[in-house]
Amino acid sequence: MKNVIELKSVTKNFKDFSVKNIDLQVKQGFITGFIGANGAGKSTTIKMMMNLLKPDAGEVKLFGLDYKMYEKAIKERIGFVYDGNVFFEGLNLKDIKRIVAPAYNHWDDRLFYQYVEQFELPLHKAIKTFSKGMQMKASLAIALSHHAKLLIMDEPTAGLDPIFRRELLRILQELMMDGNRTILFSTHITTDLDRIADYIAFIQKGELVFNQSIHDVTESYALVKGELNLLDRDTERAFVHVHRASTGFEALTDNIKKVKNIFGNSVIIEQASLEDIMYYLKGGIHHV
Ligand SMILES: Nc1ncnc2c1ncn2[C@@H]1O[C@H](COP(=O)(O)OP(=O)(O)OP(=O)(O)O)[C@@H](O)[C@H]1O
Repeated sequence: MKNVIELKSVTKNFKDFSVKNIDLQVKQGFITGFIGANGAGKSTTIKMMMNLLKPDAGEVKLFGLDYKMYEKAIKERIGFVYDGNVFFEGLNLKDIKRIVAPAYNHWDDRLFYQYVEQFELPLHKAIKTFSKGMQMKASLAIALSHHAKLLIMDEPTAGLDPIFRRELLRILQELMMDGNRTILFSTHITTDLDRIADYIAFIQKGELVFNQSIHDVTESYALVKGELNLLDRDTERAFVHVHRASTGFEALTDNIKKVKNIFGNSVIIEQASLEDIMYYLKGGIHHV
């Protein structure tokens, strides 16, 4: 399986925050959800993928190419969509197209007008009068009109209402039908990804916690509920995090087999959602 994005030991240091030693491969032909809490380092990592920010250490390759030699060739194949991608606010979509199109060898006017129609976008109204959802669609239409093989989307659903979010997700799913497109999609709204993602990359405090198929993630983690008297220093080792309440405990495990061995039928084991996993791993992975 080919990797469209490859980060090797990528590090970026800011004064109060670092993205540390990220090794991340994004597989061709799939949707990868890039999740993490506010400030976890998603945008910083994406900016390095887009060459908008240079890593202090490590290697960034897209389509097997590095930016030093192949910036134009790489950018030709990427559609970048991010929250607040408002272009030039006073302009309308037709003007924007006129400015953006010449930058791409493979710009396709027919495709552009097809998306404008499909997304029901007005061509002659100033972008600043667009709703947030329309702006996102405009940004997507532009990104798709040069036959981008890779869509990198930074929080595309942020600020969209649930109906619009769902519509966007459906559009993304449809885009994947042709089989050789790849999408990297950052979000902290993990329920979006339950619907469409094939892989989940999870970043936490600047470090990559995992990058696994969504199937493996849901198989690896589980929520465990039981009575407080079941917990002691030994049994707690089966969990990555335990939350105690007066009514009992709820814990996240990454070792379901061990939990079954220790507790048998005395606990309830439930599937953990991505949100559960993000929430319980917020302090990082360390067994209690
Ligand atoms: N240019 C910069 N200079 C200094 N610090 C920065 C810079 N850019 C980002 N940071 C810091 O890096 C941290 C991570 O920010 P980043 O935008 O990558 O997070 P994020 O996961 O995308 O968060 P969110 O979901 O809130 O957008 C934050 O603490 C931010 O303040």
